[in-house]
Amino acid sequence: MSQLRVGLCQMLVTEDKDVNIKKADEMIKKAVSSGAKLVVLPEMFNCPYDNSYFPKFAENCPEGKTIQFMSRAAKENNIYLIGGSIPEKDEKDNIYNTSFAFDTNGNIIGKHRKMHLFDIDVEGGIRFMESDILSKGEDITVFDTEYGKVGLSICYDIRFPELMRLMVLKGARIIVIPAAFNMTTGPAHWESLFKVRALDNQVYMLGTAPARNKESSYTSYGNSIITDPWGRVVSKLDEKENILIQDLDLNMIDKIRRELPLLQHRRTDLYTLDLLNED
Ligand SMILES: O=C(O)CCC(=O)C(=O)O
Repeated sequence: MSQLRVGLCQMLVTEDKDVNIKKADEMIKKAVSSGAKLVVLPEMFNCPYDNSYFPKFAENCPEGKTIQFMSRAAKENNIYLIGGSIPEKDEKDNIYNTSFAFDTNGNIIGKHRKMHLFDIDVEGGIRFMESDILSKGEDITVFDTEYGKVGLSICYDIRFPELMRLMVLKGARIIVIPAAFNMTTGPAHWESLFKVRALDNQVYMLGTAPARNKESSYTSYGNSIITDPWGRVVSKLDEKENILIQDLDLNMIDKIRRELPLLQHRRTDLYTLDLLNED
């Protein structure tokens, strides 16, 4: 299939999980009524992006309320759903920042635990220490859809070009990044990162952020974005709650890779990028 309509739901996240799930449900339905076949929610869409909330909001897989909701929403709406991310708890009570992906039958087809934790301290700007509460994911996530392979990572993961390239070497043609940049690094780096990762790897990059909520402890930059395999910004929102609907021309990926064969021109006789610990 050469065309894919996507819907990125830039939703306002509140302190109430049920309200957040209801909002996600409404926005998914709106995206579907606009024809979206792949719908993406933002990072931590069921929970404020704040360490103090993660333990209380965390869910076990697959029985967690938000996970069950996402599975149902994918099936009822007959869509691929990339469920942003939520705090996920394992059997030992480790908490992860996890993105679940569902097929049109509501089955989990991808599960990415954020691999690079957001531990930064910028003078005069943002300080955040995810590792105070969260554990790191260990796996690269690429899954099949009827539109081709999709790679999935979360927010700070986009800053690691090796991870993006490894997903592409595993076949990803679209990379989805649920994210929540902030008012320090958002204006500085958000758009550039999406452009350069798209043009380096000749993929579509989809970034979905929460809407900006000035009342929350962490202020999301918003600006959900789609960049194309030529490195152009195809479409972008501002900071307000909204849905970004966009048709992706999947033939463009092959055309650009044919015309400018970057991936083929890698000097793998001189250097390689190895995936350690592959199953
Ligand atoms: O990389 C950044 O600047 C923002 C990352 C972030 O907010 C996150 O990983 O949640």
